[in-house]
Amino acid sequence: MSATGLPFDDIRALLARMEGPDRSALHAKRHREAELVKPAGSLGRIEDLSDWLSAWQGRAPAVRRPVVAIFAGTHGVAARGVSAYPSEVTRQMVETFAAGGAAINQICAAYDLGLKVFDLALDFPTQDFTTGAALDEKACAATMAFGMECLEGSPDLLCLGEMGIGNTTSAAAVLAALFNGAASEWVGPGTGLDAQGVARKTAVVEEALALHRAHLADPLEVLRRLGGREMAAIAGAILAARLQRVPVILDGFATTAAAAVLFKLDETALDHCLFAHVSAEPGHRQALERLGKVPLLALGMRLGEGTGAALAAGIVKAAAAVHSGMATFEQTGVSKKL
Ligand SMILES: Cc1cc2ncn([C@H]3O[C@H](COP(=O)(O)O)[C@@H](O)[C@H]3O)c2cc1C
Ligand SMILES: O=C(O)c1cccnc1
Repeated sequence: MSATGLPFDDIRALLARMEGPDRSALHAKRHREAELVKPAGSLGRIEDLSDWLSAWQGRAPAVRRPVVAIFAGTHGVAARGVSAYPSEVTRQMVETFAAGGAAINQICAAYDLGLKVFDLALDFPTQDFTTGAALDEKACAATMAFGMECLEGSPDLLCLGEMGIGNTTSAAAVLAALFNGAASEWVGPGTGLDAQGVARKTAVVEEALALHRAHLADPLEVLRRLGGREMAAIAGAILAARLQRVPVILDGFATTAAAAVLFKLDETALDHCLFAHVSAEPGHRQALERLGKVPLLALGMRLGEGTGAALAAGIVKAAAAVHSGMATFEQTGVSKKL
């Protein structure tokens, strides 16, 4: 953060520095693609994935240091009974990630992905956003800056996920604020609320939207008032990855809500991001539609932890390997198209 100006101004200054895809790298990649020993276009979306890697990495596509970063935060609003699980599960799952016992550990092991877990002041829940802003501006901007640190070690593919009991409530509130919808359009069962629980959760989001109504025109205000630390960190990580030309794979509902904040600031801000999957949380499909993004997978998952992103990373790794490792018609002597 600079000594002058508001912290959010520093975030806006970074957004202004974003660049587009590398068209010459993409051109060279497509030239080689056309020579590979397969019918043109026959790998469908796998070819789009290697295009995407190449355009954002600025070179021939390669995934040598893929990393899954999970950001974990605790939410004051969890005390309002908006999750099927208690808030302490957040810390317990962070410990489980460290011990290797979570679903994400197994997916990372299966696809040889690095895993980094960042716990964000878990002993200090954000303020319940039905009583005030979840975070103050300084804390929100500082957490965004912290999120940028997940790029240490120079990963060449970054998967982003989250852990935070209560964060589907926070994500629903953020999405409703960004896209001007009613709370009920964005609230779903999360970890498994029954109909009564969903009704309670909807009322909580309505309360929050009413309280903060006058301040929701600025997406960064939406993030700090209704979001959480993991969402702020994810937004920061997406932005830093863009500036460092690292392609990003985004996971489920809360990750998408964090990304949507950047999209609302600049509609090109997510051009380097792949949306891994559409989750079973009903608002997720709608959020993807609003962002104009087509998810890679639809597996009926609703876990979080970066699991959808890590599964997509396995496919993305294969896409890079296919492009770099395949032989050409020339090399194999296989006859070309008539
Ligand atoms: C054991 C367990 C492991 C998880 N891993 C991710 N989440 C997921 O559930 C939470 C969001 O749902 P809600 O808003 O309903 O609390 C987040 O922590 C998300 O990552 C989990 C939830 C549980 C219970
Ligand atoms: O869509 C998700 O990522 C999700 C849904 C429910 C609970 N946790 C995560």
